[in-house]
Amino acid sequence: MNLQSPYLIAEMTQEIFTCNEDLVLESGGTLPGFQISYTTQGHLTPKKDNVIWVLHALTGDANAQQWWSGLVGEDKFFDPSKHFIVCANFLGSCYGSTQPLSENPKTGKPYYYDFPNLTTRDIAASLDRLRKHLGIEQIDTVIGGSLGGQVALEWAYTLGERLKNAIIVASNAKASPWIIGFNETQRMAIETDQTWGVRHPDAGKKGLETARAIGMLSYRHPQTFLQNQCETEEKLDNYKISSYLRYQGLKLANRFNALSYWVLSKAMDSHDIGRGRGGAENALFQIKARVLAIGVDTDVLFTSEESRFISHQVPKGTYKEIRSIYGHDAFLIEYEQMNYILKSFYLEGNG
Ligand SMILES: CC(=O)SCCNC(=O)CCNC(=O)[C@H](O)C(C)(C)COP(=O)(O)OP(=O)(O)OC[C@H]1O[C@@H](n2cnc3c(N)ncnc32)[C@H](O)[C@@H]1OP(=O)(O)O
Ligand SMILES: N[C@@H](CCO)C(=O)O
Repeated sequence: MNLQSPYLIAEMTQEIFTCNEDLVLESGGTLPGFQISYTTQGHLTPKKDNVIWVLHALTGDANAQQWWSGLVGEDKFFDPSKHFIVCANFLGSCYGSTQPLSENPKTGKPYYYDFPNLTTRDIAASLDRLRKHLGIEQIDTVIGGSLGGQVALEWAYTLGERLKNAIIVASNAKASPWIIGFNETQRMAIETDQTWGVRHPDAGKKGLETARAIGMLSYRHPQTFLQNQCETEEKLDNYKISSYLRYQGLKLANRFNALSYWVLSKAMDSHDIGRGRGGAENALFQIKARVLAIGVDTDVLFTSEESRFISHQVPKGTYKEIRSIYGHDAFLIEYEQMNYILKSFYLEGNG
């Protein structure tokens, strides 16, 4: 096979992995089999040493080349002509993997509100089933931001020697009360929607709009909006920021569902690398991979101190910081800095 063929380089495969074995969840519940939608790009080298596994954030999907276009794709840092790039839609999310709108095999009807609570550890366990299905023994790098960073950190713990590098961006070792609080207010917004509780795919849709508007404030920073939502005229109503937040709410509600949002925000809250492992310090100390923790100086949700903590507690840790006016979401925006940081991390590793 000609690995250099431009046709093959551009190719991206999207598939569904069906796991017929039960997934026993941390909550004590069980998923009786599940599906994961995933993409692969590029080819495994004969030594199978070029696997890059990209993990998405709260509302992302398996198409990393789309939502991380500055990092993933032809001639990008993670390049299918060199790497075998895998990205899977998380369990619970609504982009092709098993989620609350999927059929519950026990009833033959959608789960809706009977979908079990998931933790970041459960999501990592489901990804590991996919890894085994793909015959991947070694992963060069797992990389993820926000919720994706939480799941990547969990997975780094269980992968042990199978993983060389973990890149944890704008994330943490344990969900802070601040994050849980933001997620709770968003779930409260969903609960105020009178359709919430109804067994319908659009249940909670209006509430989801409000939830996303609240979320957007936590994903950005006051500086962001001073730059792009300031009024140029004197006025007493109809401010730019108001229409921006309403627009963002509607935009998300048109591409996501409130039940998945609920489940994934709960998974984010559950995150604690140290649970049942003697605490976060102890668990982080067991991680075998080199860890690059990247913080954002203006991140008010996952603070840069939380990223620094990860890098200090793991045996092989590095901390780098993105400087940005965009707050938490800078990891989806500041490609020039991300590329520079990644380049220096891999150069140091090979030095
Ligand atoms: C199938 C899928 O879509 S997969 C999922 C893709 N998304 C993900 O992976 C999640 C991660 N991505 C994100 O969270 C976001 O896309 C980000 C952070 C990367 C960028 O967010 P964006 O909404 O694109 O950028 P930004 O905050 O600048 O807002 C721009 C939008 O707001 C609109 N806007 C800006 N100001 C205003 C205003 N005052 N009033 C109304 N609308 C406004 C713009 O017209 C633009 O609209 P558009 O998205 O229709 O082009
Ligand atoms: N902007 C991110 C949420 C915060 O990581 C997303 O929509 O996935």
